[in-house]
Amino acid sequence: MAEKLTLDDQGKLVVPVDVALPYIEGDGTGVDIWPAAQHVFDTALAKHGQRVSWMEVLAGEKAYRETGEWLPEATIEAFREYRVGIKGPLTTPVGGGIRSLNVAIRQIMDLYVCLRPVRWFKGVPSPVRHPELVDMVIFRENTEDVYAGLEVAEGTPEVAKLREFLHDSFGWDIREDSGIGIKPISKTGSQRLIRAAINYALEHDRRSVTLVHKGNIQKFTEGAFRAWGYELVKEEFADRAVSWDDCGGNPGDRLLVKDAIADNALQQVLTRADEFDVIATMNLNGDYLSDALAAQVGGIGIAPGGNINYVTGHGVFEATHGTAPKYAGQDKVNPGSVILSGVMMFEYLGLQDVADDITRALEETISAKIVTYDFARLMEGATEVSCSEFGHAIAERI
Ligand SMILES: NC(=O)C1=CN([C@@H]2O[C@H](COP(=O)(O)OP(=O)(O)OC[C@H]3O[C@@H](n4cnc5c(N)ncnc54)[C@H](OP(=O)(O)O)[C@@H]3O)[C@@H](O)[C@H]2O)C=CC1
Ligand SMILES: O=C(O)CCC(=O)C(=O)O
Ligand SMILES: [Mg+2]
Repeated sequence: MAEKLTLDDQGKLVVPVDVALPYIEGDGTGVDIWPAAQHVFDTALAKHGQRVSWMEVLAGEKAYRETGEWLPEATIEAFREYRVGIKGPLTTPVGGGIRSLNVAIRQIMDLYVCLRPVRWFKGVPSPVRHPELVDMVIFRENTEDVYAGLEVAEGTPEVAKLREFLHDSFGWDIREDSGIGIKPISKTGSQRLIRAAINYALEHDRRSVTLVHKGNIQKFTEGAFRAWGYELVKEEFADRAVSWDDCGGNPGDRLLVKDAIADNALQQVLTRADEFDVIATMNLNGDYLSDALAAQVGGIGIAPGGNINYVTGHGVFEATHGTAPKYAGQDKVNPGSVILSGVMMFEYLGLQDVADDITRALEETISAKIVTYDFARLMEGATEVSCSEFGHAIAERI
């Protein structure tokens, strides 16, 4: 009989042998990648005497078809109650229609960290000469920034009202045919994200944390993010971490906290990859950076992530990529990102043996040159397999 996750006296997650976890299948290619990934998960779990009773919860197009709602309250309730779960990608229309359900889940549950580790797996084809130098962990703020969707559309009474207010109160003249978006960046949101990044770096023996921002231009939002980060280092981590300015780049046995302006950072992660380790940044920068870095190590087909609130313990794991609609239902795309998101989830639950076995089996499958279309088109001598066949090939090696 499946049981829920609980917390012990120290607030640590306790995982029963048969644990109930919610999942969202996802729109588009979700129908392909979820079953392939679940087969891999169940095989690894069984090997270690563990079981997950997967409970499907609805969101996106399937939810709308079956309930008339895009994100039913029952889905949020399930993620709250069962604490940890996993989701496939959900579609967000461009320019109109519903706002992002992915963002809504992060905001409603206050999953303030989007954790996206990016590293190269041996044998994966890459467009760069030294993909092995990429071993970065992105901590992307997940609840604020222009990503919060606080916008008013051009030509509406709302935008007229806001323009008038900005003119009267600040003397700002905004062109009449403008839409306007608001970019909130708070000290609270910035510091809890940067705190999580520093704690992670200390716990995992990483060399540095780089704050990536465009603070020269956006002084009171992205510039403030940087300032609050350095303030945090002094106030909470003085014995274990030090900023570049306070140590001239020589941190000794302390963790080095430095910063980089976003445009420069985007070129240096490519040209000087070994100088970046843990990265803490705001929502939109983190979004751009995670896809760009994924490309450096072989693409979005193998880019995992997790949305986490380290205070409440809640986590919803998901791939970095989206629904790739042109491939939906073709049993074609790479399920690697969801599989590795599952690996992150099992690590988060303390099921390290399960996580390690899946990673090893994935590496062995790629080394045998058994890959989906995305890798096959860049590899010589590859055997191209479907999404489900790739899942089976991994499961056979567990
Ligand atoms: N967290 C989430 O749920 C996210 C949702 N989205 C949503 O997804 C929808 C589509 O967005 P789009 O910008 O096209 O981005 P996608 O990430 O969905 O797809 C872009 C391209 O990435 C490649 N790709 C994506 N998934 C895989 C995979 N599993 N294996 C191999 N390659 C893959 C494909 O490249 P190629 O064409 O070269 O084969 C694809 O055309 C939008 O509605 C967007 O809002 C986007 C990102 C995250
Ligand atoms: O919510 C979406 O549709 C896109 C989100 C996204 O690109 C991301 O979180 O990386
Ligand atoms: Mg994205």
